[in-house]
Amino acid sequence: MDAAYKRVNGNSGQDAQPNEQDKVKRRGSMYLEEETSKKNEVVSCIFSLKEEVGALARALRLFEEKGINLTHIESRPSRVSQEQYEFFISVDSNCSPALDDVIECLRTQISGQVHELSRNKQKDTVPWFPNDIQDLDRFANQILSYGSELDADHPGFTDPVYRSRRKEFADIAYNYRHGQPIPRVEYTEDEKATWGTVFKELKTLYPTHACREHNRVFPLLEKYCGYRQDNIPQLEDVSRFLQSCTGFRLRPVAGLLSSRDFLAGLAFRVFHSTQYIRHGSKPTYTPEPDICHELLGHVPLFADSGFAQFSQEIGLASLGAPDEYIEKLATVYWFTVEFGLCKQGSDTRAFGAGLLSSFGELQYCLTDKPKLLPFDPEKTSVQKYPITEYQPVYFVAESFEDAKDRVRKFAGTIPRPFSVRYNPYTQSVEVLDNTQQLSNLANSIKSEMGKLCEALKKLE
Ligand SMILES: C[C@H](O)[C@H](O)[C@H]1CNc2nc(N)[nH]c(=O)c2N1
Ligand SMILES: N[C@@H](Cc1ccccc1)C(=O)O
Ligand SMILES: [Fe+2]
Repeated sequence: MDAAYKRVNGNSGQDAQPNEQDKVKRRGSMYLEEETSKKNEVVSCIFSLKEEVGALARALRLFEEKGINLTHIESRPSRVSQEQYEFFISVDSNCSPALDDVIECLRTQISGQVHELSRNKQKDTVPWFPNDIQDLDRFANQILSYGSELDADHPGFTDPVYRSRRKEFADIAYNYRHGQPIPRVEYTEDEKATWGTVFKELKTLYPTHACREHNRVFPLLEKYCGYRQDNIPQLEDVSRFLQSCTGFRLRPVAGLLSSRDFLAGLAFRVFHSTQYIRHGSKPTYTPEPDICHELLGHVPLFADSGFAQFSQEIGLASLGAPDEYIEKLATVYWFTVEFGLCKQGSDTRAFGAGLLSSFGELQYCLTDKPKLLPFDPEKTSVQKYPITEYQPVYFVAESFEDAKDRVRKFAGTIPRPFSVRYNPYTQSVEVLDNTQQLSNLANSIKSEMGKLCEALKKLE
């Protein structure tokens, strides 16, 4: 997948919303991954400078003048002299030739001393992943697009009132931290009218187009979460409902997350949800997720235990996976959680949220126009897809159970030097790479089996 993003870490989480230079203009379509330069070597060097005002600034200017991008810098008191400081720097591997010039200047212009220069093969390091549910807060300022930045094809692109409203939602999400209640929003009459149109139209289609799991949960949402034509439900109320059903919870998100970050949330049964609504000019379809999509598409399925388990399996499989497997898992996610179809009796029904939230595409997906293929992660994971139009291809799962088994098998092919397990008591991910963790797992399986045998005996 070609490069489309470079991730920018916004301000530290506690600051207000990101300022202009922190934001990254999206280029290309929504879900392409950030550019991951495949460095095959790490170039680093240690040098020391006399401890005096401006010494480091002068040294850094030398790197800047040679166009060298520093990827890492650390400092420590010199081991050989009290009046000196040592600096450890790493540079982009493609800057390596210019580094020799800088080293020469360090010595001649600012009497620096270079102690070490190394160019070594980068070991296959495991990409960072969150260990416990609070770690997800790190994603809040690592978004690939910030709320009010809309693509030219977005229906709200030329509507300044809509764009500033989008920024209000983005600011709420940007400052949200795990454990806080999700701030309630006073929706405008226009927003409620847009919701009402989408809600009313989709409700007429669900009995014939939505999977049985969606149709089972929907009345509960109407009863307990304020799902009404004249009311946009609050994320906090819906999140509490989901937690009582399957342990899934929502957290507001300010914009597009990288696939890696978004999938990581699913490992903790956390769904990053938008809170804004689509532009009123086009209720039938929007090129990006919005609260209609989240609440009408995703939420009913996350309340189903089989689907919740399936979604978490995809998330767990993504933790620490190499980039190329993140892309495959994101594609599996796309053709199931977002745009999946499944066989139900003699029918084919929609379970993908992108279908269940678009009354345009929900009708289209069950006509004879699109191509339908059986869901098989090996094939599905490499299927190309458009982002901002109806899908030309859909995959049909035999059932959620079958889909889950296939994804678990596919996850087993991901080259990761460890397995992971989610501990719901600590809301953390355990890396199963030592005997202690494995014996903990064996003990918990033993106690669960004990309960199962005891329950079966009572049923005899
Ligand atoms: C995992 C896959 O890439 C998927 O399309 C993700 C990408 N990032 C996202 N980011 C946000 N905020 N919302 C989403 O629905 C998604 N979808
Ligand atoms: N097209 C969906 C929203 C969506 C866009 C992109 C990805 C997923 C969902 C709708 O109109 O409701
Ligand atoms: Fe979605």
